[in-house]
Amino acid sequence: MNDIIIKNIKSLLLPKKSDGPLKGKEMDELEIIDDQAMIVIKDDKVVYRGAETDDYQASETIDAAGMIASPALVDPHTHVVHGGSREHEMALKRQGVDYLTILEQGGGILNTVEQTKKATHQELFDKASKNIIRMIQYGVLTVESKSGYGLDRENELKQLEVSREIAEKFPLTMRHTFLGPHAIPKGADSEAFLDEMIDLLDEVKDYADFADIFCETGVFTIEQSRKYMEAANEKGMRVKIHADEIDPLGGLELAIEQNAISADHLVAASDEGKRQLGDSDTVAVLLPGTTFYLGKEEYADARGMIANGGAVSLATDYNPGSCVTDNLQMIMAIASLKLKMTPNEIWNAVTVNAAHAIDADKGTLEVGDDADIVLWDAPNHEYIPYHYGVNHAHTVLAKGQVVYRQPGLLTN
Ligand SMILES: N=CN[C@@H](CCC(=O)O)C(=O)O
Ligand SMILES: [Zn+2]
Repeated sequence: MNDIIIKNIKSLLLPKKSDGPLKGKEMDELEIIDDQAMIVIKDDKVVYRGAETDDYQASETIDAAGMIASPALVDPHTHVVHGGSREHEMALKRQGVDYLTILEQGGGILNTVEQTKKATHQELFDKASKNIIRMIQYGVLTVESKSGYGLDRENELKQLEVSREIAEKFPLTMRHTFLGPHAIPKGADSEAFLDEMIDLLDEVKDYADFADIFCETGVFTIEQSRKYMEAANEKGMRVKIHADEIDPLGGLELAIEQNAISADHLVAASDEGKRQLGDSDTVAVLLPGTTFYLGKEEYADARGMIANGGAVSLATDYNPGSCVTDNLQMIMAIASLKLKMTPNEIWNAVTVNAAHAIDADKGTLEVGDDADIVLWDAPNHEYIPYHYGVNHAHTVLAKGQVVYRQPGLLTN
């Protein structure tokens, strides 16, 4: 006897499981079982998925009523744990004051650092919980969460501890990233501060899966980023990098040189970096919601990266300053409109490739996989990036348990 059968699925999306991320042309391949598909779940795992058959019995049956089904989504880049908000910067940005100028003047990330330092563990947990609940409702069951608004031992660890508590209390899988070198604290010497963050790596290794750095003009240089990544690699931590977001510094090439699990942003990545991406297993995590929110014209060159045989993923980058959305479905729409990615590429980018970007065995629905499944109230998989700005997730199952079902209208 099995636990659950989900039957009457109109289209079942099956991203390909493989040892590494899907690269280049492979990103446009997506197996879809059309008409009368079903999924059988036992003990949290998928035991069958494919055409409907009478071979299985279960204590509970869910009628998908012609909805589409996919693995739950994976958001591989967020700053979900932080204090406060920065809506006052929105008007400044519209007046033409740019992101790095606000940071240079002590605002931006440094403003959130002040608010995060003031917040208690409980306040940070309560605030992040609201976003996490929304992410789950929107079909996301694996989330990466970065520190980086503490910039000192106590407050970086506080953020990572909150992130770990979220993983315990909510039905989702988390990956935790130490982003100590996210900005230079007011009045600090950047080299001395970087050394302090490097010294912290031994301790944060027990709290974090990855070490990340913001490599950008006025923040950390390529040389400083290399020093940090080399130190993290030596200590056995996989590295990530916020690279080439605004200025073309060669962050993508550095990520590949340091065998980074992902290089994130990449709006200004060089042609040479994009060429090298195709020969590497580093995943390009693109964050088009950030380009959209910062009001920039130039988006990351997803087409060029895929044409060079690279692996591309997508994330919200949810944070209080440069991308204030926790809706990954919205990012799927922006990826279609601005990155010109195909629907198949987009689905692979928010499932299997996103999982590879954070070393999570998620984003596929093979026999033996965790039964993290979303039923989408949509006629086909192309519909979700097309009808943008709303939630299409109807039912979300985390390890075989229904954790969300879209409510109807309340009427008498
Ligand atoms: N660019 C650096 N860090 C974040 C933004 C942080 C903030 O503005 O608070 C990002 O990924 O976009
Ligand atoms: Zn970020």
